[in-house]
Amino acid sequence: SNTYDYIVVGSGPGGGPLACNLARAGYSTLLIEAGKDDGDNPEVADLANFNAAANDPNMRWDFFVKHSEDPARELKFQHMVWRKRDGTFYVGLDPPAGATQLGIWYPRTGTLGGCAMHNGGVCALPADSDWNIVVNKTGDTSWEASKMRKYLIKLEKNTDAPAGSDHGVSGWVEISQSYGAVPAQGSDGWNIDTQLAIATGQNASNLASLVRRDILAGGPDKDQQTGFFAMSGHVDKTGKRTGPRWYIRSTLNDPAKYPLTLSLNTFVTRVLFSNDTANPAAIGVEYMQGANLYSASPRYKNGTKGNLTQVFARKEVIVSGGAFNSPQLLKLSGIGPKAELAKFDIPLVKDLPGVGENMADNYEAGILTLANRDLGDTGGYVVIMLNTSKTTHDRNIYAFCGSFSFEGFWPGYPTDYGPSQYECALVHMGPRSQAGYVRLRSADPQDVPDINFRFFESNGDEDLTEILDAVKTIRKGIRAVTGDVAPFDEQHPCAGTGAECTDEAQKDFIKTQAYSHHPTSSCAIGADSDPMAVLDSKFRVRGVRNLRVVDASAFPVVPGAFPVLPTMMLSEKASEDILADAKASS
Ligand SMILES: Cc1cc2nc3c(=O)[nH]c(=O)nc-3n(C[C@H](O)[C@H](O)[C@H](O)COP(=O)(O)OP(=O)(O)OC[C@H]3O[C@@H](n4cnc5c(N)ncnc54)[C@H](O)[C@@H]3O)c2cc1C
Repeated sequence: SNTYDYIVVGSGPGGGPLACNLARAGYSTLLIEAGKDDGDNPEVADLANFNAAANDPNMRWDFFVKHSEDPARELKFQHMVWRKRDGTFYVGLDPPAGATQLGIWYPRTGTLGGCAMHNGGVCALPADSDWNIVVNKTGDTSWEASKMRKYLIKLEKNTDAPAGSDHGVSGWVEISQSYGAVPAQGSDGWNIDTQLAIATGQNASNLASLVRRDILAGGPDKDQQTGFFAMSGHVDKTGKRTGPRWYIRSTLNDPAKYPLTLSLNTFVTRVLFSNDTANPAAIGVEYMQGANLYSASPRYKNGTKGNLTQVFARKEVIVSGGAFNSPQLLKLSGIGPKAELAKFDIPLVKDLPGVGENMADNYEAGILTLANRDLGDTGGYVVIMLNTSKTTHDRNIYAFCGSFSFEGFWPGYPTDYGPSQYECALVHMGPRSQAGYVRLRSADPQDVPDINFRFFESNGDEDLTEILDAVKTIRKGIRAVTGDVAPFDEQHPCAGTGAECTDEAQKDFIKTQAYSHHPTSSCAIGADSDPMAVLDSKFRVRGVRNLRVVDASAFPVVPGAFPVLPTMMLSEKASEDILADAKASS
C-alpha cells in the first residue's frame, strides 16, 4: 500500500525510537531513511572505532560550514578544508594554487540510526533549566524537569546503575560506563587524575570512587555537582555500540505484532500538503529512491536522480532529519521565511521566519599536551564537571581527559601525536549566542544548504572567559604532575612546558579554533506570541496541520553537553504526545 497512519522521515535518535513506539502502539508506520543499514560494519558496531565510522565514505555526509561572517577569521581556522584541482581535499592554512575553499568540515551521517551510528556515544543529561525553559516559554508543564526523568527510565537499560538509583534497567538502549577502565593505582593515569582532583578541589584520597560517580544520577542538586564522574555511553559491556538502530531492528523482527515498514535508500524531497490553502494539512511526502542521492555524500554522482514517488499518511507526517536537514526539508516544502522561499520560487505554504534560524551548538576546545615520555595505563576517559561561570550557579563545563587528541573535525581527523599525547577536551554548555542558521542555496533538494554557526556572535567574551578559566584549572593539575612523565609540553592553547600566555592570546586561539558537533534548535519550540517559534510544545509545526518535527532541531536551547540522550528522551516524550492525540481523535 502507499498509505500509512504515520510517516516518519529520518531514523536517528529523534525519528527512530518514535517510529518504533508508534508501530508498537499498533499504528501502521513508514520509517523513511536516506541511507542504508551499516549496523554490521565493525567501524560502526565497535564503539571504539567511532573516528573511523565518522570518516567512512560509505555512510558519511559532508557538510562544510562557516563559524562566522568574517572571511578573515574563517581563514585562521587551522583545519579549513579546500578542494584541490585534482578533486581531493587539502586541510590547512596554506592551500595550493587553484584550490577552492569549501569550509569547516562538519560530519553527519546518512544511515539507519542516524548520527548515533558514528558518534562518540557519550551520554549526559541536560540541566533541569534546559527542560524548564520550554515550560517558561510555552506554559506546558509536561516539560518540567521533574517530569522528564521518566523518559530516561523508560528508554535505558543501564547496566552500571548503582543499586537503588532511579535508573531504567529494561529499556531499549543499553547504557553503561564501559567507556574505559579506572587506571591502576600508581599508574600514569592514577597520578595525573590525582593532580587533576586536587586542582579541582576534590579529596584525592577518594580517587577510586570519584572516577566511578554516576553522571546520569538524578537529584535536585545534580546540576551544581562538580568534580569527577565516569563517562556513560550508549554502548554495552563488551564495547558494542547500542542505539536506535537496534530498537528499529527488534521492532521489525516482529512484523506480525508491530506494523512498522522501513524504507532504506529513500531520500525525501518534500512534504505534500492538502489543497486547502487557508488551513493546509500535511498528507504525505515525495521521495527519490536510490543510494547516495544527497550531494553531501562523497558517493553522490553529479546529476543522479531517483524516480519521484509519493506516499501518504492518514494521520501525520513527522520530520526527523536532524538539525541541518529538518529545516532544509521544511523550506523545500514551502514552510519557512517568506523572502527566502520566494528567492527560490518555492510556493509558500506557511511563512515561518524561524525555520533554520536560532541554531546553536556547544563550543568545544581543549588543552592538548605531550608527556615527557610515552604514557602507560591512563585508564579510559575521566570526566570533570566544572563551574567557571560568574553568572549561573549550574556547572558549565564538561571536560574529558585521557591519552588521546581531539582538535575538531576535518576529513581524516584526528591527529595522532603518539603514545605521549594527553588531552582534556572541553565542552562548554549553555552558549550565550544562538545565532546560527541553515539557509537554502537552491530549490534543489539534493543540494546541501548554506550553514553558518555565527559562533560568539553575542556575549562571546563571557563564554571565552569561561572556557579559558576551565583550561587554567586543568593546566594547574597537569603541571603539578611529578616524576619522569613530566613536564608536559602543552601544544595549545599556550604552547610550551611552563609558558606564560596572555589571556587575550589564549582567548583568540580558542575563538578561532573552537569546534563543535552538537547542532540543535534550528526548528525550535517556542511561545505562541514568538514569531520565531517553529513548533508548539507538542512538536506541531505552527500554522499547518498534521506535521511535527521530532529531533535535535526542536530544542529551544542546546540541551547540556551531549545531545544524543536528550534527543532520545525527547523522542519518547513526542511518542506519548502523538499517541495521546491519536487516542483523543479516535
Ligand atoms: C562525529 C559526531 C560525534 C558525535 N558524538 C556525540 C556524542 O558522543 N554524544 C552525543 O550526545 N552526541 C554526539 N553527537 C551528536 C548526536 O549524535 C546527534 O545530536 C544526534 O544523532 C541527533 O539526532 P537527530 O535524530 O536529531 O538527527 P540525526 O542523528 O542526524 O538523524 C537524522 C537522520 O535523518 C536522515 N535524513 C535526513 N534527511 C533526510 C531526507 N531528506 N530523507 C530521508 N532521510 C533523511 C539521515 O540520514 C539521518 O539518519 C555526535 C555527532 C557527530 C557528527
